Amino acid sequence: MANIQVNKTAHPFDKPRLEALLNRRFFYAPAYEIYGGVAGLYDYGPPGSSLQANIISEWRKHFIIEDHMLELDTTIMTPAPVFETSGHVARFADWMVKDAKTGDVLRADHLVKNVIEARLAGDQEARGLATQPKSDEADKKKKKKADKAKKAAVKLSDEEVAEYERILATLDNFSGPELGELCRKYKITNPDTDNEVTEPQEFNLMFASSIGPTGQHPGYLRPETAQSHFLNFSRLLEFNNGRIPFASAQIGRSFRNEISPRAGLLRVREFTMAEIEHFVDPDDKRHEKFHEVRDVALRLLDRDVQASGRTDVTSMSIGEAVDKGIVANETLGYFLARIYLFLVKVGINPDRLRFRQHMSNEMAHYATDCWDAEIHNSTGWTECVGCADRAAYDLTVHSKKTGHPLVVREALKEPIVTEKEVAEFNKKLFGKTFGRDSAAIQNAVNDFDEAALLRFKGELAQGAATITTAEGKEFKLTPDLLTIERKTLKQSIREFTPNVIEPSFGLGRILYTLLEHSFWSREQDVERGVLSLPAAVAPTKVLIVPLSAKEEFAPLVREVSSKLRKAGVFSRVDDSNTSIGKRYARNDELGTPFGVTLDFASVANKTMTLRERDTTGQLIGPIDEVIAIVTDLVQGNIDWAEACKKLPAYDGVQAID
Ligand SMILES: Nc1ncnc2c1ncn2[C@@H]1O[C@H](COP(=O)(O)OP(=O)(O)OP(=O)(O)O)[C@@H](O)[C@H]1O
Repeated sequence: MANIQVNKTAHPFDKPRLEALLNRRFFYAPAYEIYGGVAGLYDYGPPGSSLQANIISEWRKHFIIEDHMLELDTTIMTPAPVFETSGHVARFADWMVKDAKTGDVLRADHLVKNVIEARLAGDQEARGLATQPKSDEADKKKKKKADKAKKAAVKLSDEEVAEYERILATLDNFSGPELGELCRKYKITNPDTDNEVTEPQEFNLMFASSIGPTGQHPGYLRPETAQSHFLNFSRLLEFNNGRIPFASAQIGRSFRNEISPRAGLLRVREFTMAEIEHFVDPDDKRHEKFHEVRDVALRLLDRDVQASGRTDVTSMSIGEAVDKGIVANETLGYFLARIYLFLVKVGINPDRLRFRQHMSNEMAHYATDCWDAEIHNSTGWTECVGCADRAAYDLTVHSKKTGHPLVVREALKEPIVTEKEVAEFNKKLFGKTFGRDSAAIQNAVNDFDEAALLRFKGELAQGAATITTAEGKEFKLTPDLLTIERKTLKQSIREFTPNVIEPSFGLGRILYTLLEHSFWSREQDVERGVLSLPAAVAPTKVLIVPLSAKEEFAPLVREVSSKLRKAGVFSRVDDSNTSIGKRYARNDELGTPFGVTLDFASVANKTMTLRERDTTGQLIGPIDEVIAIVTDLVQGNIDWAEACKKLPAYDGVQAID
């Protein structure tokens, strides 16, 4: 029997069991654990590191290679003026409140969300509508939570329920003072102590540091990789032969001093980001490859739906969303579709993926439109990728601050010929007459629009005209100082600041939600979990399992191992002294998609069996043929159903037990 029907939903998702697996198999663990650990810092162990590296490798192929992006690797430590200019020093902050008695710090929006969600759960309980968790050992935690909810069960009025739901749907849109108002109005206290909380205060999330021994050069650990793309814009543009659109990309560490990180990998203080900055003409945000993704259907939650207090998604093709103006332009749409395709490729369940548009207050200070790819998991919907149109904000502010032009100069196909009034100054006389004020006066004349300049020309023709500089000083000008004449001008270069579309990925959030989406237990073996990771990202692709550790197997194991290595397939040998079934089960926990078994028949006939993780189906064939097929499987050239047509089934039930 090659295929066994797989029922991945036989057991409800069991978070404690997944967490135990991830900890036991060292996917990741709290950093500095034997010193007591630090909230929001995690170390990845061998399978976690490989999984992340494989996700990154897929990301590089899917984005950088596919769209010829220019890759960067820039420094983390950043001089303070960069973030002063970008606005992060003033505005990269969250609102926090303190417990009025204990001083415990809580993030204001999270506090409101948790308390309101608990009240709505209590209401469900009081109305007898709450789902009852099963009472077996693994559900203990859930049961405890449900018992707590039962105790706190208070029936709300229909108006209260509607109001609470409206607040939850629009929570990201509340300012700090408005969150404080909510706490007072709805008597929201610290759930751990029942104490009142203080008024929300802003807390800047950047880690401050100083560069060099004098302490005179303040710096910050970057909270995003983006700024270095902007600062290197001129070099990137030159590298790209002066042409846009193009995109730069960078994978690297970022740091945020989160107020109270309590959600595992979902909210940490140090994390790996993958960011793309796509530079585009502000007057033409079409994308030359948009037609390739036009039909990709996305689940969209736009800002109008949220503003009406709802959270229902609309499924629509990205082509339609752009045509209807729901998504602002083709380039933004192209990236939303590409983000979707990437997430699904690495194993995210598309039914638990939606794109939510930011409400106007929620948007970062630099953004003009923003959509988040949110992935559903045991904590609710979590933003895993932000995709923002940052317009020309960053390039403009850095250019203004440094005096370095961050612009594109484009030769016009057809020169633009215009006629206009132009002022020409007698510079020598100007200097003699006005000294240090000369430049300010000339600037004031140059700032005139066409109509004002014509009026000024008229006054001058009368003998003299008065001008006021930006500083408010008045000066009298006479025709010997300047002439104003109508001239024909030919403009053959267009100079402009590009706009930036930025997809920004948090790899830890993707990795964790992927683990949740991949985890399940077999009907017949609840204790052991399976991680159904796609072969492309699984830490190990093929497990080599010799029937016994006997010497006679060694040459064959070496041969298979070396052939797989040559085919570019990462394998591991498990020759431990335990049953083959157990060895497979252990590797199902690590998400290893395929296994090959070498038994006595292999030694005699040069055959081996091939096992697939999810179905546990087994095939048999000559070693070289199996290697070719497993290589195709790992590379995604064929799927298991196709493999089953190429090799005979192997009734391995007795052999593997
Ligand atoms: N503290 C964090 N821990 C893990 N990943 C994070 C964290 N903050 C941001 N990210 C990741 O970086 C991506 C881009 O960052 P962005 O600034 O858009 O996040 P954000 O809107 O500040 O997130 P949040 O509102 O959840 O704090 C996010 O989509 C997320 O995947």
